[in-house]
Amino acid sequence: MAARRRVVVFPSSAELGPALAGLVSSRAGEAIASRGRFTLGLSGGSLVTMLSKELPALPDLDGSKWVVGFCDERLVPPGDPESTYGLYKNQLFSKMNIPAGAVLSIDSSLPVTECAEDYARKLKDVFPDDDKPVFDMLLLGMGPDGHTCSLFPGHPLLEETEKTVAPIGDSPKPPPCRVTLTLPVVNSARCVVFVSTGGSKAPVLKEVLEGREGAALPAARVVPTHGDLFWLVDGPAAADLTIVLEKPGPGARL
Ligand SMILES: O=C(O)[C@H](O)[C@@H](O)[C@H](O)[C@H](O)COP(=O)(O)O
Repeated sequence: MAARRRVVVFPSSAELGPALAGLVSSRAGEAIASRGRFTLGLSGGSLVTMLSKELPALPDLDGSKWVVGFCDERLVPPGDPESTYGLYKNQLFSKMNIPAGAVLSIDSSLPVTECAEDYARKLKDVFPDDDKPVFDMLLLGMGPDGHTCSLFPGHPLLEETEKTVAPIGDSPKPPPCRVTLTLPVVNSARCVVFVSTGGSKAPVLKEVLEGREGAALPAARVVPTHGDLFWLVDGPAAADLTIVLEKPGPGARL
């Protein structure tokens, strides 16, 4: 079990977004105060729009000591609408003062195996003293099948223990070629935050948070060894849950 798992329910994305931004900002402040920088891993999906709206709206947010990587990436050119890097570049990085060299982009011009090795090397440069990368915070989404990063149900990559970054050439969700952080890296993070919204996520959210351990879906296997685990969800996604839930009032800080 993680050091702490908090399942926090907001009425809708409108309330969840500012709370997420506040959590990112407070963890960034703590990390910079303790270690001089904030290492953040981003995911695609609805997080792109949410973060791009909420983070630049924070007063005095300073990205100058941030180092930003990606939890996974699709092997498409940066200008392709499917490129997670490209979306964040246009929608978020352009509005923040993160140094260009501090964004660890994935070289999608390489074949998928070399691309994963290249990204693993970039991570090693950022985390030279760690056995595996220890991100201050990873922001994750979850697909309706229970996948997270590019770790899909039943895929052999779920059993990867050596690599920090893995190539995948047979993703069941297009595009087929991707690179992804592996579970040991995800579970080494100091803080992991899932964001999941909408009624279509209700059945899988129940399975992940309340299901039997033996049949663990990828998202259920995210259990940080020492870090905190947050599930930030909206009312429709949480509709089927029976576990104890936090329901913060307006403006509450996490
Ligand atoms: O790489 C991908 O295909 C997507 O990024 C995907 O993994 C997404 O993050 C989840 O499906 C959650 O999506 P939502 O944030 O829209 O719920």
